[in-house]
Amino acid sequence: MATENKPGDEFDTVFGQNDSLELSSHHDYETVQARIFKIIVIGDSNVGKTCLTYRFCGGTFLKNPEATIGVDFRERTLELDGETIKLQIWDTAGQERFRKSMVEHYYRSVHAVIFVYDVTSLSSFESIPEWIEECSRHCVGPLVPRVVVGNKCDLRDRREVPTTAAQCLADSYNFPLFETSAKEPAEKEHVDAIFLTLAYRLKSHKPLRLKQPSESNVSYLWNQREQEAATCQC
Ligand SMILES: Nc1nc2c(ncn2[C@@H]2O[C@H](COP(=O)(O)OP(=O)(O)OP(=O)(O)O)[C@@H](O)[C@H]2O)c(=O)[nH]1
Ligand SMILES: [Mg+2]
Repeated sequence: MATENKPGDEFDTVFGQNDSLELSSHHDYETVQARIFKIIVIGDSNVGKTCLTYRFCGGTFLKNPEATIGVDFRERTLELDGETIKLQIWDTAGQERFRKSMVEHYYRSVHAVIFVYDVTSLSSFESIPEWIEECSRHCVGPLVPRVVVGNKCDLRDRREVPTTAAQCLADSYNFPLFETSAKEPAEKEHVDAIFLTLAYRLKSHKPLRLKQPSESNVSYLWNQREQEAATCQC
């Protein structure tokens, strides 16, 4: 079952269609000073978006995932150079019928975007420019970091997308390229590196605080207006 929360909601629990992992306790949320960054994962159906996000947030390979309906939310808290940040991962639906009512929500106030294709599916790779175009149409500004990820590299005999072609595409947009596997345990750190690359970039953005620290609840959020100014070129 997909869980649909409103954009901007804050999550302490990881929600997924096949999972209910708790990665940080509510107590942590109230006491830890954390900036929250929204990262959306976009791409054709079946490329492995759910498995990649589950690998990053849950640490394992999700067996038998169902097609995502709307969006599944996952979250992971990181300590980077002594600062706690939360990555709020929006695992989006690749199937048009499961995403069309949600598209506006995907892109609203997004901080970073991951475009995923399947290295064993040429058509999923050929869709990447369309996903990039959709992202631009939704006013995601040039300063919002983006990466391209080729998933399912463990299926070596079935590869249809050469690294050179993928690198060429990524270079043409000036986006970093990662090739990895959500399934291969040895690739776990490589999957982490994708999200960490974005996390370090986002961390250096220094968003403003919305709330001043108080005795019981200290949370740092993006200043909504500043965020919209940074992302919306319309
Ligand atoms: N061999 C291999 N299979 C994978 C990998 N990642 C995902 N899969 C499989 O690919 C299929 C689709 O995975 P999902 O993660 O559900 O794909 P998705 O992009 O979320 O699909 P939608 O939710 O429909 O958009 C499943 O059968 C997964 O087991 C991988 O790295 N290697
Ligand atoms: Mg999915």
